[in-house]
Amino acid sequence: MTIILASASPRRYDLLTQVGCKFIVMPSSVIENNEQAMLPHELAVLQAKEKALDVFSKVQTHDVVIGADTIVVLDGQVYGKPVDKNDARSMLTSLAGKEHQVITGIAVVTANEIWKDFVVTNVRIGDIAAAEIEAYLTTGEPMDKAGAYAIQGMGALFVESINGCYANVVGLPLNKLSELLKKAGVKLL
Ligand SMILES: Cc1cn([C@H]2C[C@H](O)[C@@H](COP(=O)(O)OP(=O)(O)OP(=O)(O)O)O2)c(=O)[nH]c1=O
Repeated sequence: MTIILASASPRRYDLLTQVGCKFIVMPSSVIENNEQAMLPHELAVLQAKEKALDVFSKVQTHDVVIGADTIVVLDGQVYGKPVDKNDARSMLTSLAGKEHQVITGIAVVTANEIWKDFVVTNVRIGDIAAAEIEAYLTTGEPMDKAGAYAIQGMGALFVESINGCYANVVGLPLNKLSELLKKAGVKLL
């Protein structure tokens, strides 16, 4: 049995490595679509499941595949990764001075079953000056991050407070993942 992380995200790789998991990486070829008409948490779970199932179809049946999808939700509106700098600027401008939710859906797929769940973390972003947004955009950091910021990077300068799982914001809720892995018969400790 091999544990496979169905993700191209270096953050997810780092988080899973942090907890001593021995795994390999196989990114999925799923194209995300955050415009689908469903509740934000359902969307995150669906996309996590699609990523995990896509990779599961290419591996051995006794393997265990982990998929995840992180979205930012502000007043019911879903923000994925920005498509360009303008999109990133508009996301950061909207997030400033408000609280939003970061939702990560996760799915653990085995031959017998699909375990799936999601975690919500509340994040409050403080006021951000327009010049700070411009400076942050030039770092390039926002471009591959849901909501156009990275709490684990310079984006931390904007985060006033968080309520909930930190790893969830970075892209992989480790406590919830451990719960699902245990159900799938995988113990990390
Ligand atoms: C909010 C936030 C998101 N992110 C990242 C985590 C995810 O990599 C990314 C959200 O995009 P995802 O679509 O969830 O993942 P991905 O495209 O990077 O990788 P894959 O689909 O192959 O698994 O945003 C941070 O790194 N820090 C943050 O503070």
